[in-house]
Amino acid sequence: MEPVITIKDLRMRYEKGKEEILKGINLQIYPGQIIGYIGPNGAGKSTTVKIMLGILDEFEGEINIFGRDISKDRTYYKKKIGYVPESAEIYENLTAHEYLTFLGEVYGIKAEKADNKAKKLLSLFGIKEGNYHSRISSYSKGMKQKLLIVASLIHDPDILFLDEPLSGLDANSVMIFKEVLAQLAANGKTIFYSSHIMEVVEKISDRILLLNEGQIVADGTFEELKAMSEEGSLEGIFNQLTGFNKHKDIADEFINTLKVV
Ligand SMILES: Nc1ncnc2c1ncn2[C@@H]1O[C@H](COP(=O)(O)OP(=O)(O)OP(=O)(O)O)[C@@H](O)[C@H]1O
Repeated sequence: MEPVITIKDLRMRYEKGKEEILKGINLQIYPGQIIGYIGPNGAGKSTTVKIMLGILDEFEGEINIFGRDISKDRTYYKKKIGYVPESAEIYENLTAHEYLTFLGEVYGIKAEKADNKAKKLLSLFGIKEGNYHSRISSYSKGMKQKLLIVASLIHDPDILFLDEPLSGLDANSVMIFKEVLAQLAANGKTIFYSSHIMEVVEKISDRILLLNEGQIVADGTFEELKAMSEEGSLEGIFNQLTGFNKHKDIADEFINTLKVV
């Protein structure tokens, strides 16, 4: 099977002369994989994703998506990818109906078709037609998250980049969305799933990538990662591979500092 994404020696620094944020990443990602992309705050996960999305272009190395170099052809692949950002600037004055039909049209879907699809997808997520026609500014956090998820999928992308996608979703919606992801992957879609919620990453991922200080320090299934470490949970593996064993000492110091007034 041909990889859907190939990354060769990816390096990135935000400012000249400053330290590299990404220090030589090499990866091949295949269709139908759910990739759990994890790592400590500041490891470089969002930077990698933004480079693949074409938002950042000052990188070194080579990235091929659908077999073509994204530096040479910057637009062709964007119709085939979807993105749920960790926090988004949505056009809050628009209604969901206006926003999603506009977005659908940007992707070349006819307004009526985008409208029907958006309305149906949101209703499956528990957002009623009345709310579909209200301004996004009136939405709760979870409703906005559902809107972002639907917006990322409206054009039926082949690759989906998700950053903490479950944020704010209620338990029922989480179950629906996890099942949707499993079915998308079974249909050959590729899902890049960034999250700090280790229990979820452990359960849904076919392959886990752990990024630490700009380098991939583990790459395998949860079972493979477990076999290389002494730990039984992904949280334990994460701590071991990032060399972290001080949570108790730090919490003690935190509490002691709080007591000083
Ligand atoms: N626009 C920017 N300008 C300068 N430095 C940046 C910029 N964006 C990110 N960085 C730096 O790059 C490093 C990696 O950041 P990045 O957002 O990719 O990490 P992350 O792994 O996604 O973290 P988190 O888990 O907190 O979301 C951090 O040190 C951050 O300060």
